[in-house]
Amino acid sequence: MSSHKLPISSMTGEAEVAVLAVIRACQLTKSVQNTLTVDEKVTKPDKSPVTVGDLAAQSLISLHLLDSFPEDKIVGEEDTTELRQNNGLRAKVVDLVNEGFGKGRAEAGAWSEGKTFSESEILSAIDAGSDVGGGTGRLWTIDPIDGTLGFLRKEQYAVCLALIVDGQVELGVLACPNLGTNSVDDETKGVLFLARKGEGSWSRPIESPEYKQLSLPASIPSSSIRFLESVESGHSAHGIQARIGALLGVPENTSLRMDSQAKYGCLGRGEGGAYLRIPTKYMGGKAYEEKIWDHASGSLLISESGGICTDMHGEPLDFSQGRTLKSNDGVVAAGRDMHAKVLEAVKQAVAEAQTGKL
Ligand SMILES: Nc1ncnc2c1ncn2[C@@H]1O[C@H](COP(=O)(O)OS(=O)(=O)O)[C@@H](OP(=O)(O)O)[C@H]1O
Ligand SMILES: [Mg+2]
Ligand SMILES: [Mg+2]
Ligand SMILES: [Mg+2]
Repeated sequence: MSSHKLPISSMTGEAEVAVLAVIRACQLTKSVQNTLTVDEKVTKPDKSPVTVGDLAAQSLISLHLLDSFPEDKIVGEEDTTELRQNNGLRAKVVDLVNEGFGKGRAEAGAWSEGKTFSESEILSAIDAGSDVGGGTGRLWTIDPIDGTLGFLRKEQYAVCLALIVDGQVELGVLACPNLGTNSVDDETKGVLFLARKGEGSWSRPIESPEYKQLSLPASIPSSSIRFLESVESGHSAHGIQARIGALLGVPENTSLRMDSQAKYGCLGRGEGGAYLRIPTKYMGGKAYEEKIWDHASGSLLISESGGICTDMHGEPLDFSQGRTLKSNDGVVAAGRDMHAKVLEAVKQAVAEAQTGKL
């Protein structure tokens, strides 16, 4: 495959495959989102939803990786437990994956265009993502639909793929079919973000390979901050985050709430000023370990845009611990100077919550 359109100088082969796979998965998931009803979801054992879109997109992306990098490990969010016992769901997934290979024509040398895969190849590709992860060797992590709840609401979601080598995120791709191409309010939708460790970060329209370098201001005035936070109140502690805003002098009720790693994309291109993910356990909720596929691409995007992305205590996110970020607690991301100020406010707001002052 030719790599002349990519803005990076190393790992171009990996980036080319990753971008093509993610673009095809965006086209697949978009066509599913246009027709899917809220009832067409399956509830996983952890009570979270999964759809034909998540399963087909994971298979499609994995098939690209298995062909190009057969030695690499894959950590994907989804598995085939439900698919193997649900004939209707399985048939839909097989059709969607094969249709997906007719897509992505705008990309140079689209691999396997028009090829069809058998049911067993499609299922095995999903299960290839069951690796336990860890800190040695090359590992791809896939979130085929990040923000499935947003996807079902016809709102924001992201298709995410990252390459982790010896525990360090080296390459991150993150595409948001429903996000404004240049800004949240842009009427033209569909943006792909790409980050390469040590080289920088870029965005481009999903539909055309025109890359634009990103940069995140070191700091912005408090009056202009709009926190990037989850839509779901069960995913981050909105009450504590509001207090952090008050401590920093951020105007009330201005948060940009959106599902998925689209939040990191917005921050990386200079919108919002800070991403907050304070665990709900600080407000009496259940403990939760963040998953590596929910943060790998986004955290690299922030650091390569000139910002800082750590956990809520200022510790680096540690992607070498397996399928989860088990040694971390929450996430805080912001511009280079802003980050320390946000961490201070986090400390104070969490202390207040823990002593019942909130
Ligand atoms: N309890 C809890 N706490 C924190 N995070 C959780 C929790 N449960 C789920 N998840 C993960 O959140 C992912 C999407 O979350 P976001 O916060 O980005 O979006 S939103 O909450 O849907 O608005 C979501 O990703 P997807 O499953 O890919 O949608 C989950 O991995
Ligand atoms: Mg996710
Ligand atoms: Mg997901
Ligand atoms: Mg999920």
